[in-house]
Amino acid sequence: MEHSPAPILITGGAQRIGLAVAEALLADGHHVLVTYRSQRPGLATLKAAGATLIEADFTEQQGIERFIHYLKTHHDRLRAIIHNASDWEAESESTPAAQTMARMLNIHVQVPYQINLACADMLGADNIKGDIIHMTDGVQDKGSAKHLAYAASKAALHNLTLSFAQRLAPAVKVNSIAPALLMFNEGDDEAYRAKALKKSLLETCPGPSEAVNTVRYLLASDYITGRCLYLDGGRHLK
Ligand SMILES: NC(=O)C1=CN([C@@H]2O[C@H](COP(=O)(O)OP(=O)(O)OC[C@H]3O[C@@H](n4cnc5c(N)ncnc54)[C@H](OP(=O)(O)O)[C@@H]3O)[C@@H](O)[C@H]2O)C=CC1
Ligand SMILES: Nc1nc2c(c(=O)[nH]1)N=C([C@H](O)[C@@H](O)CO)CN2
Repeated sequence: MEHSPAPILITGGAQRIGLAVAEALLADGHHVLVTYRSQRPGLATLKAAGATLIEADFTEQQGIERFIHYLKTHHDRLRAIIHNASDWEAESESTPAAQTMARMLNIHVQVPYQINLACADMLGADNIKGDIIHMTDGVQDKGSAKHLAYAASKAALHNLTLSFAQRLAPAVKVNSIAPALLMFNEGDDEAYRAKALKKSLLETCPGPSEAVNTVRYLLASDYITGRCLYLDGGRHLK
């Protein structure tokens, strides 16, 4: 029986990099399932382009379980899962350290871990290798003096890449994409932007297209798994 192509799931796709990746995959002809937490202007664009929008707040365990139940009862196959949802939280005097670490581990480790375990059997159908892509961060290797829990959770997420690559082969490829600065945030002032640009050899902030290109490359590959692709302008050599 002919199936319609299996959809690609991307978490946290209502804005910025996730939105750009979802738009590109829709333009490539994929059916895309996009989770979102807050109402963002990009959602209207995605809906108009034919995306399936799924409201999902992963902050609490019940939100993760509710999403997994929805996914498993409304879909039977997936072409890929892109774990993009993330919170870039810095340590602060006003937030207990335990809360910061719990929140970082939840969104960057619990969510991908639980969704991958629950939905791995949905990937790799129709003799097409499935893909899991974890959006990590270059700080996974070197840490961060201002985002300690965030960096540790991204390192754990990359470790999940290594484990799931072994567990799910050969039907599913599992890889990390580790950006450094791809997009500024609205509140970043000129001084911050100038300082951040100087942190890489190429001294640029390329925008989400670098992540779009890399997702397309991984989806097209038949031989990359358990690897991390760094998008950092040569920051590691500065
Ligand atoms: N932007 C950059 O330069 C870099 C990005 N990265 C990584 O690339 C990925 C994309 O980055 P970017 O586009 O800036 O990401 P964002 O900071 O825009 O976050 C993406 C989305 O994640 C959602 N999200 C956060 N917490 C939760 C939650 N508890 N439940 C559900 N959704 C949640 C947010 O929802 P809401 O809209 O409700 O806030 C947001 O829309 C991330 O994994 C990031 O760590 C790594 C290095 C550099
Ligand atoms: N979820 C997010 N993670 C990260 C963001 C972001 O905006 N949201 N931004 C960065 C910075 O660009 C950093 O790489 C600059 O050095 C990191 N992670």
